[in-house]
Amino acid sequence: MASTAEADPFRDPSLSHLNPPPTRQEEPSSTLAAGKNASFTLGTDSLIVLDEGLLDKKWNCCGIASSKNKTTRSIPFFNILWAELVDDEITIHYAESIGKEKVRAAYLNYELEKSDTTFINNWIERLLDRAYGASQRRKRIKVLVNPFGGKGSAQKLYHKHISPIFTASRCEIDVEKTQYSGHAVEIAAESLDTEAYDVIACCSGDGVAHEVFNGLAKKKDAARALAKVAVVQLPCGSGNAMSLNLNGTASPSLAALAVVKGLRTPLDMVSITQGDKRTMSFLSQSVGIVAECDLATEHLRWMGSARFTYGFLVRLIGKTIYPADIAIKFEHETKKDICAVYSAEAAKSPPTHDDRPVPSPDIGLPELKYGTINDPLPEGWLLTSHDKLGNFYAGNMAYMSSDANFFPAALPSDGCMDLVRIDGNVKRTTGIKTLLAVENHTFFDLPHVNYSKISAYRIIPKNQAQGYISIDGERVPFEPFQAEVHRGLGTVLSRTGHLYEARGPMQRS
Ligand SMILES: Nc1ncnc2c1ncn2[C@@H]1O[C@H](COP(=O)(O)OP(=O)(O)OP(=O)(O)O)[C@@H](O)[C@H]1O
Repeated sequence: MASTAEADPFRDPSLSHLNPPPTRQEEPSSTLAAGKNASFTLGTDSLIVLDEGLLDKKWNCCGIASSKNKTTRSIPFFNILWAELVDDEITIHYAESIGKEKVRAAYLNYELEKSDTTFINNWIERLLDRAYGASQRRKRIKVLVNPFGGKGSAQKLYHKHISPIFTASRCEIDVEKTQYSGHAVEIAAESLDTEAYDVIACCSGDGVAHEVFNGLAKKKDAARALAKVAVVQLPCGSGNAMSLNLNGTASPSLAALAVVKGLRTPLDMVSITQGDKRTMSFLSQSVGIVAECDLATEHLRWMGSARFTYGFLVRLIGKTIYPADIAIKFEHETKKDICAVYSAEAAKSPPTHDDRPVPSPDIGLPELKYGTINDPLPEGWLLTSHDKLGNFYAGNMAYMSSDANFFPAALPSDGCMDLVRIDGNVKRTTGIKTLLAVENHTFFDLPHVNYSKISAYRIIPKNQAQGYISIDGERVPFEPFQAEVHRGLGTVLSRTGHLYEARGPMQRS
């Protein structure tokens, strides 16, 4: 029998002690022929469709404006929703881009020559593998539509822009309208079978998502429910921060596509205790100017998003202050440290799976490490007086609205809230620069913006008879409260599995 070295004249005999190189497995072809004139090829990032028939407009598909002089087009794998072979026909469903802000469900349908169905089915599997990667296919989605969300058009938006994308992706859908304020809490707490769904999709603003998290938190098996079912938002409200952060868009159809392709992502949840009540916050808490601009300008709704800016300017010019005593459990206090934490997470490759153990059914919400607002101040916490406080804003996500990346260093599950504190007596020009800096992504760097990562705090407003406190955009009583983070207690879907869709603190341009 001839040795390997003898068999291969180009092999270095001095390396004959090493194992022979593995024989290369023949890769199955990445091209699927569809008749004589058409083919589909699995490219690097997209599906390449070649069809000579396109030249004379024989493009057999739905909703595509075919070009007369192009024989190929590419569809990004991200936009591929589903593919299947039925009898001799292959149908590929995809999200067709219509401008920058919209996609719509479309499909290609080709008759294939009777050939190797095993090859065709394998090719379809490879296409779906590239299209979905680590994202679950055919998600089971409970859809909650708030008919009064935003301008009251959530139902229309759902049927026109969202449902067709879910259906084309072969998701299992169960739709329910919320009937009254607090209904989503009841649905999530009482009637929702968490074994039957992978996702709860809120066609609403951030308010219904807040209710769903709180409903899941009321379940006996809260820890399991919050870990098993991903809560997502399809932007149909006036405040759509959750979708901006996780889907990277405020467009309902693009958000639907992002949800179909979303990766399970653990989300820090924050327990708020106020009086005798414990509520969960997933987005933000504010005391001072932000809370007041959001909650006290309802009468200016006709101004649209300008009402917030207007409210802000009025209070800046008036140098309004909101004094409070605050105690904080710091995790990272310098901007340099905070940037390092963010960069370390951003450098990681996206997770391929959610590796949290699923909690057993007898586990409810985690115990409060630091007790409640009614307990003595936890040991080591120092209550400091903030007599000139202008803005106290704690965020668990980056974007608070489409042009406000307030917390650029926020991470979904670093076990921290990002906290911004700004004095209310800064010069008026500095105040206005601060407002502009939020839009210009230079806010984080401003020296008078005190930015830290913290895991718990207590705030006691003082010297004010009344005022505004906002938890996830909802008004709560103007009373002291305490907050503490539970790392990765909740679950959402995101594009990356570990980051928000916002520019981090290091990325200036
Ligand atoms: N059928 C209903 N009737 C009245 N209120 C409802 C109904 N369904 C839901 N809600 C309430 O509407 C509130 C706001 O909802 P959501 O966040 O979806 O919309 P939004 O337009 O962003 O809200 P906001 O009015 O706070 O700007 C929620 O807190 C929820 O309790």
